[in-house]
Amino acid sequence: MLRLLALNKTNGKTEERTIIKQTIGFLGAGNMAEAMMKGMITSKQISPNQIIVTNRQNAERLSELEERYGLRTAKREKFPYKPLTVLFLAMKPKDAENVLLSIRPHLSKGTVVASVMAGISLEFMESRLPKGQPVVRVMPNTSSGIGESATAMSVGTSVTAEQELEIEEVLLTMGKVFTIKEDQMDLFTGIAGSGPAYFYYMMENMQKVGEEAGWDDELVQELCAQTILGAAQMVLQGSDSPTELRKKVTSPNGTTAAGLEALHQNGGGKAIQEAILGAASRSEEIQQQLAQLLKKTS
Ligand SMILES: NC(=O)C1=CN([C@@H]2O[C@H](COP(=O)(O)OP(=O)(O)OC[C@H]3O[C@@H](n4cnc5c(N)ncnc54)[C@H](OP(=O)(O)O)[C@@H]3O)[C@@H](O)[C@H]2O)C=CC1
Ligand SMILES: O=C(O)[C@@H]1CCC=N1
Repeated sequence: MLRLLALNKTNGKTEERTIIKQTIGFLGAGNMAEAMMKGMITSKQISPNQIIVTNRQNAERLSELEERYGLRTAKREKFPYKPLTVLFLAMKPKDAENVLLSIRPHLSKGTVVASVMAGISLEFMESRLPKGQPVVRVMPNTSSGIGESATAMSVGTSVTAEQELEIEEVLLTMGKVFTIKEDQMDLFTGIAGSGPAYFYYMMENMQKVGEEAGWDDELVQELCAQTILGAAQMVLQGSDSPTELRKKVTSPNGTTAAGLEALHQNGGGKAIQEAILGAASRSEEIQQQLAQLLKKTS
């Protein structure tokens, strides 16, 4: 295991801290890559100089990330693949095939290729990389940046038990990790990968009501965020289900009952379900398009 256990003295107490020794590469320097790198560095378990990132062309973006986090960057053509323990692919799914084919000659067998791209299957990755290359499919969300992601991982056939643990260890620096079967990945994406956007959309709409009533936007924003945070913590920290918790808020003939009735009348529940299913089905669609390509080229 490329891992050290360090003893740290804090306030007279001795605590055990894991220091991750992996070398981590990122192809893609967009929103998701930044959130992941920020989460890793902020966790203090991975130091900025263990991370190296490149993108397709945007040099300004690389300088910005270098300055913001102290991590390493490289030009795409000078990117050092060989020493990496894990290489995250964080570009759009449409760029997957080109990127996989372009990195193929540079990889060493010791590097786990971990894609965060929605809808890109393990089978597709394995088909475009050298035989036996370890591949992992990961679905984080942007809350990785504050160590609060709900991240899924599914491993390919060539990943060893030790590599699986190492990847999990890296992902744990960004939040919770759920090892799932690959056929659960589309729905996971619909719930947790895309999920933060639904809550932001809800907050935007809560803010609209506040705005129309002439309330200070920042105040409403804080109220909404604290309310969502409190509700989430009630679920995570307690033993009541969301249904039980909802009932405890709802007095007969009270304000919540009126609010929930309006939600129900306006298709609120159905809309939430459809949002998740819509995202999941888009993930499945991307995967199927590539499966067609696989059939044609095999
Ligand atoms: N955003 C999110 O919440 C989540 C996103 N994902 C997945 O993460 C991936 C990235 O999304 P996101 O960060 O939002 O996208 P962005 O558009 O913000 O970033 C895409 C990045 O990919 C780079 N890129 C494109 N082609 C190449 C290439 N050939 N070699 C190296 N880098 C390349 C771009 O570089 P340049 O700017 O130079 O062109 C850019 O840095 C997607 O596949 C998405 O499915 C997964 C979970 C959540
Ligand atoms: O919108 C997308 O396709 C990506 C995948 C999950 C979240 N964002």
